[in-house]
Amino acid sequence: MKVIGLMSGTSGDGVDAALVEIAGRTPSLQVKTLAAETLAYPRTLQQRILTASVSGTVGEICHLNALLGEWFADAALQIIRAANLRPADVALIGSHGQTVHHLPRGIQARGVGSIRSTLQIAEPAVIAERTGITTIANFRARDVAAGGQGAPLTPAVHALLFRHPRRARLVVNLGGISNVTYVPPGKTDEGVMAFDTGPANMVLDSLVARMTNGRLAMDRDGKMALRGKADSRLLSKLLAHPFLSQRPPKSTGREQFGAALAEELLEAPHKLSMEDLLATCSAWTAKAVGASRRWIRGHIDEVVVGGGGVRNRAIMAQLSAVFAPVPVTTFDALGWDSKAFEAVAFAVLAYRTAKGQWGNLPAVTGATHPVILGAIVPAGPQWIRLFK
Ligand SMILES: Nc1ncnc2c1ncn2[C@@H]1O[C@H](COP(=O)(O)OP(=O)(O)OP(=O)(O)O)[C@@H](O)[C@H]1O
Ligand SMILES: CC(=O)N[C@H]1[C@@H]2OC[C@@H](O2)[C@@H](O)[C@@H]1O[C@H](C)C(=O)O
Repeated sequence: MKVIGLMSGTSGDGVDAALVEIAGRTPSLQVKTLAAETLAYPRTLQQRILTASVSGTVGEICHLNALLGEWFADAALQIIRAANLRPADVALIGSHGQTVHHLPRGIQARGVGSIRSTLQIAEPAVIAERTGITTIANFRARDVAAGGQGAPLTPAVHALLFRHPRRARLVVNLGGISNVTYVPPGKTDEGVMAFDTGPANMVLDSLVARMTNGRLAMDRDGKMALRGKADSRLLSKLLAHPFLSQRPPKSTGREQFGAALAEELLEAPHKLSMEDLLATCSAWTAKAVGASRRWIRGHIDEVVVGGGGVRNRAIMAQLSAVFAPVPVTTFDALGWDSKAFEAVAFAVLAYRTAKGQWGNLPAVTGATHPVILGAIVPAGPQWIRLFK
């Protein structure tokens, strides 16, 4: 089955799209990437998404939901062209959408206790209408309804695609937020552990954007951080962030590591140069990933890193130092496109839903049981055949 995965992560930098061919059933699923691309947002749209995620009006979020539906549809059509295929060749789209808010620890609601919630937008009806392809979206909601955090969801796919017969791997995603999945050798999901570790590109991007008055969107290749020196006092303060010592299951987002934190860092009295501040936050990212070992039961033979942050040489150098002598390698070295992997993961999760298989790992999200993820928007009456 040819399936497209679409993902716009917490960095809000664009739609990552992957077209994959999937065969078989879990645990012996075969997944091959046919094409992978990013449809980058203009800076104004990225800014709108980031602002809407903190203080969006209902009108703005309503509009962005429809607008991002168009962007996601365009990304799907673009990748179909890149693979020299037609929409009719593609059976299914799995769209993560764009997270605009994530409240995994819940908010008190009158009469019903604490209610957890998460919100992903990019209207799947628009995607199905423009592409003519059945679209599955809203993956996190069912896990949340089943008592989970709704995140992270990629660990089930890490366990499927990164398991090694003899080596225990720590899979690291350096996205806007970073998360880890511990994949011990073996044939089942037993022993798999995963959770968000906290800071990554979101903090760095916010600092760069603020300090350059929006001229730059990221510390490309980690060049600025590499010119600076981490400040040990600020670093130990940052390492005391309560999220880092929170026991899993745990997940987080822009609410804790977004622009407000960057603002706080810029206002603090330490008066660090941009280079030193970026060096400090890059080291913080790597050390927060390293701190995940506190919760992991089992030894690690190899660390495998993906996500856009793989290109940040400052974070990668810090990660190698933090985990030495354990070797640190990348998704790309194992044949997977680092930037596109989460898109691949949502194609796989959509496929699992179509095959009637659960997609969450309750031990990871905290859900009370495994659930079939997603809401389905049928492209036409033929959709039902997909699910047979
Ligand atoms: N050449 C590069 N040098 C440094 N950083 C880079 C480079 N290319 C991408 N990045 C970083 O990667 C980020 C995007 O990574 P990615 O797409 O994995 O994150 P995401 O999917 O938005 O986040 P999440 O996984 O938290 O949802 C960018 O915002 C940028 O900070
Ligand atoms: C709510 C939400 O969108 N969370 C993202 C975010 O970005 C990384 C980390 O925080 C992870 O929890 C999750 O994304 C990936 C795709 C996941 O579900 O595995």
